[in-house]
Amino acid sequence: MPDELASPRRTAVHTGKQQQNTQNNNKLVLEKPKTKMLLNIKCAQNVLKLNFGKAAANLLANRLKSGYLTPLQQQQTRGAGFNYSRSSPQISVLYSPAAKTAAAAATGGSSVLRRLYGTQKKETPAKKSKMVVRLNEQERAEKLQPLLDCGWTLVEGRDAIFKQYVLKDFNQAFAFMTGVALLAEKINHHPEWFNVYNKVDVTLSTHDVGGLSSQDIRMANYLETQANLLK
Ligand SMILES: C[C@H](O)[C@H](O)[C@H]1CNC2=NC(N)=NC(=O)C2=N1
Repeated sequence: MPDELASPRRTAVHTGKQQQNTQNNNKLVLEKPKTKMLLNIKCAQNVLKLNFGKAAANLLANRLKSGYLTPLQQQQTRGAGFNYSRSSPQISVLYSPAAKTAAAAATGGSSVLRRLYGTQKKETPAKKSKMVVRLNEQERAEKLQPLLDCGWTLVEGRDAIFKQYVLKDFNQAFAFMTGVALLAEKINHHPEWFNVYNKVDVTLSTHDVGGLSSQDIRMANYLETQANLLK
């Protein structure tokens, strides 16, 4: 949580707790008096999403991030209390009913922004999450063997693989883990790992299927890539 949001006044407003707002015909009616709060882009998008819908929020936040708004939109968003300078990655949002109305006008509903920027949002069909199953013999020969050839080992008594990465120092080890953590969250597949100073012990297995799956192969290959980048 950025420091500037730490103070109780802003924290309450920042978290946008439902008790401050009452749903009224799907409109968000703010009960709190005007309160100024600083949001980073991500928070601003969440706030905007809550008020103006995801597409408009993303488009407006992206435009604010890129610093490009049409003069009309600059005027509208300023009216909404959006003050954005490209130097600092924060938008100050005047959080009030008037601001909400003006900001809604600024987003004009995402169709206006889409028309302006020609980005017709195509509804992408929801990606079916691929069923994760254990690797078969052929996959083990084709995909697991290369990993075993570069230092991964099979874990005794488990259908899992292990490798110890030795990095330059703790910072590099932590950077390594941070990069992997981002992928883990993205693909919803998490390593079992242990870090002491510059060493990172990694064990991979897919708990949901009780053994190795394509997710582990993907994660292992990513770990190899990340480690090689840091060499
Ligand atoms: C509920 C959640 O999606 C599942 O628990 C995910 C999370 N991350 C995971 N990580 C790993 N390594 N194996 C899993 O089966 C797994 N499942």
